[in-house]
Amino acid sequence: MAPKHYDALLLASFGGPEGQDDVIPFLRNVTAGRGIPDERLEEVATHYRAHGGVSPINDQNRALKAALEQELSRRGIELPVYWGNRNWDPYIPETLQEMYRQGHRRVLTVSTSAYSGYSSCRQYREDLGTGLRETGLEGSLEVDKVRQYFDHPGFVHSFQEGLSQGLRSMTQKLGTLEKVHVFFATHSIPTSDAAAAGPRPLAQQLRDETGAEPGEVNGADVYSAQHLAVAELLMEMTPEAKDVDWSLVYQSRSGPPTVPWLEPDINDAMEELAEQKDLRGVVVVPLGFVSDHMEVIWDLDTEAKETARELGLEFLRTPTPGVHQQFVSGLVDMVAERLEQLPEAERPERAGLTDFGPWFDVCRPNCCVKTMRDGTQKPTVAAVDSEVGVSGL
Ligand SMILES: CC1=C(CCC(=O)O)c2cc3nc(cc4[nH]c(cc5[nH]c(cc1n2)c(C)c5CCC(=O)O)c(CCC(=O)O)c4C)C(CCC(=O)O)=C3C
Ligand SMILES: [Fe+2]
Repeated sequence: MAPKHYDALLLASFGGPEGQDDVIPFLRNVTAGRGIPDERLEEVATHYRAHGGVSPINDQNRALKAALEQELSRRGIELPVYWGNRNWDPYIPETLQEMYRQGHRRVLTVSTSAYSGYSSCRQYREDLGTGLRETGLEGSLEVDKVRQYFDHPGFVHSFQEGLSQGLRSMTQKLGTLEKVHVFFATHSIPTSDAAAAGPRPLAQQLRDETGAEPGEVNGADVYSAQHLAVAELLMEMTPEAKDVDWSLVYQSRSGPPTVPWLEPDINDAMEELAEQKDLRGVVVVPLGFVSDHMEVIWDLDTEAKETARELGLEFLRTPTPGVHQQFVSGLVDMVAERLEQLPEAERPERAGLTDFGPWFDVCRPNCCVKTMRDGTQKPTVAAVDSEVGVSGL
């Protein structure tokens, strides 16, 4: 997309509860109309309850917002940063209203989600589109979004550093990496979401290349293929990882058991490998996540770690990007490449390290689409066919 003059930045995230009383209302917000069984909600509530009802994600976003402000100011870019969430206070619609009240008319969004897919990308675009419509700001506030950044150098670099250090610590513990396996972990999603991820022609091209049947996933879909491409790149970039085995695994499955989600689950994969091979240790890279929120500290640091302990394996989880300097600076690069107000020399090259990248600034029709149960589609921003969020100015 051609650079534009933006006057504010919106950090868009998931949101999380801030106390015990928020837990159930938060979970209802997340799962509204999605057929998640009550037992699953009660189970997930215990993860939050065990942490005082507080998700770490909010403090992590406050820190990320501050880090973005600092990096923007270091580069002399005058762009105020606001924060809005999909599922908890501060909510996206209220933040949009606040931005408008303070005189902003052209907003660029950065989300805390790196890959393609309904939950990772389109749902953010829908919540921004719905937010504009609900608040009556449609046509008065322009909202665009920074591209998905799974293969941007800043994101990749922070994982690379963690993998390198993780493998070195594992070598110190075991004396060798011979019986060590690297798991790249990401959020599982319904296989139907995976099949719909990314632009239609690219999804089709991937199916053709892999010889997959329609609906076949696990590498034949854009969501898992993006993860596989980044994982492969990380293994190549990391000298310590030479000759170490690795695989992509999924976590945090939700929904009714009758609905298929991406597999294998990290715990099942660990059990299977421990049986097959004389495995001694696992290094887990939380490749699908941007910060150490509940899905990381519970599903990996609590549950997967316990599985490893039961199997007698050394367990090490490498860091998420968080506020790593190179990650933050990479996000600001992706903002700067969109800013018309910067002299051309200060607009970075559009970087992307895999064959998938650099990803699109503006999504193609039906990218990551999910049709609602009543057959309708929600309004979106940042797509070729978006009706809202586009210039009415
Ligand atoms: C792909 C993906 C990401 C990564 C991309 C991104 O970061 O956006 C992600 C992140 C997150 N998911 C989170 C929390 C939850 N996700 C849930 C449910 C679901 N996630 C899904 C997918 C994803 N989720 C899906 C397909 C569902 C089923 C319901 C639905 O179709 O919407 C539920 C409901 C209960 C349950 O079933 O687990 C909760 C509580 C938190 C906050 C953690 C904290 O509070 O620290 C974060 C960052
Ligand atoms: Fe989730």
